[in-house]
Amino acid sequence: KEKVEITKEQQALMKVIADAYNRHQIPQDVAKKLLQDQYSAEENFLLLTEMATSQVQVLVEFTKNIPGFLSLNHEDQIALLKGSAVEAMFLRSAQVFSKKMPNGHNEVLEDRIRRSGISEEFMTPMFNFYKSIGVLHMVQEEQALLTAITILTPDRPYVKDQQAVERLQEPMLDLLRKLCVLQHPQKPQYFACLLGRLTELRTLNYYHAEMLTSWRMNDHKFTPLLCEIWDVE
Ligand SMILES: O=C(NC1CCCCC1)[C@H](C1CCCCC1)n1c(-c2ccc(-c3ccccc3)s2)nc2ccccc21
Repeated sequence: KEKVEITKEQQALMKVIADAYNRHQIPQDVAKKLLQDQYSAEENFLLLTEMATSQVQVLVEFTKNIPGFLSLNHEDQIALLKGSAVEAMFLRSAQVFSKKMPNGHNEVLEDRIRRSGISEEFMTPMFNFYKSIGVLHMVQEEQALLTAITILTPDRPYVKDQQAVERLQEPMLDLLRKLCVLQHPQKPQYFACLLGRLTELRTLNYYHAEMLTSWRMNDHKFTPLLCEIWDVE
């Protein structure tokens, strides 16, 4: 049986990433707002654009704390953020969705999202992903590392120095693998399962522009930042 040990520098890396992730939490108020009232498709779309805009700003701050990220080529830094922002949004949404809430609130939240204005065809892949994240019961450190690993995906479009990104992603993957073995000793496949979620996340990325333009309303307005990130307008 392999004796898994987290080294001193891996402990330091974990602390930096986890602190950055906790410091840059999105207020969980989107779930509270959705539980308060059933909004119209227009109001929900506005809520999404507000939440998404602040989430991108939070993501940039988190990313700046990833050791080595700011030493990457500047265009590559932008390419990594642009390439991962939507996935980070769905990952964060999945975490918000999976939070255990008082009786019946999780069902109400699901119903509010189902009736938010998103077209029917995207519900199944989206909720399948949310449920597959939920059953993993990830701890904060795993969520933080998984977000950092998603951002540091070397094969995003327009990334020039992929090796430099791989060199930053590898220590995160190694640390996450050890963490999974230590946190979930009874689930030897847990690490592989987490990485499988990243593949599922990419398929949601594929749908995101159409999810937005097919939102059941006319005249979809986006902030300039979201036009950059969402490949819309
Ligand atoms: O506000 C939200 N998510 C915040 C984003 C930033 C980080 C915190 C969460 C939206 C709301 C959905 C209902 C209507 C209002 C907006 N949301 C979604 C999304 C469904 C589709 C989404 C999307 C993203 C990009 C492109 C195309 C589509 S996000 N899943 C949720 C699961 C649980 C709680 C909220 C959730």
